[in-house]
Amino acid sequence: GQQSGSSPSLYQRLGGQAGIHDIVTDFLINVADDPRIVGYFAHTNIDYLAASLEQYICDLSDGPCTYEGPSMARAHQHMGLTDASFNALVDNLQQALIARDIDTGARNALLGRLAPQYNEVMRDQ
Ligand code: HEM
Repeated sequence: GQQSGSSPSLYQRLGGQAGIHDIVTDFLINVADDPRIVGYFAHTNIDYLAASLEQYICDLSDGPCTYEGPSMARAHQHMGLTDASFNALVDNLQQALIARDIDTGARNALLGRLAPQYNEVMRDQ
């Protein structure tokens, strides 16, 4: 949901829709170059994933979007995800945020909202 008031929302601190688009693009380039996890994405439609991730992050950061995709448990079921792969993915996102000059506070705020999804993502491995 969208935030009212004068302090910038996390969505705004990430650069709004254009900023999130660029972050997701960099993130997926990092993933494509990461031998630790690229295999998980071998059969994924990357254009669809990019659009879904943009919507997810927009929603999570209090932007004007509603994520309409599957639950995190369903989206990742039976992939064989491990703690190491989870950490590698977070690492790729962190590098994308740094490359796009997102400040430390906003980076940590986004990662802090993603961390609680760990249990859902890992539920059906
Ligand atoms: C906080 C952690 C994570 C979040 C918030 C997240 C979020 C998402 C979202 C929103 C989608 C799109 C779902 C859809 O629209 O169908 C997705 C798909 C996907 N995720 Fe994640 N993810 C996380 C962790 C991971 C990890 C650790 C991996 C592997 C290393 C991973 C691999 C994938 C793959 C391969 C897909 C595409 C599945 C397909 O082709 O249908 N995700 N994720």
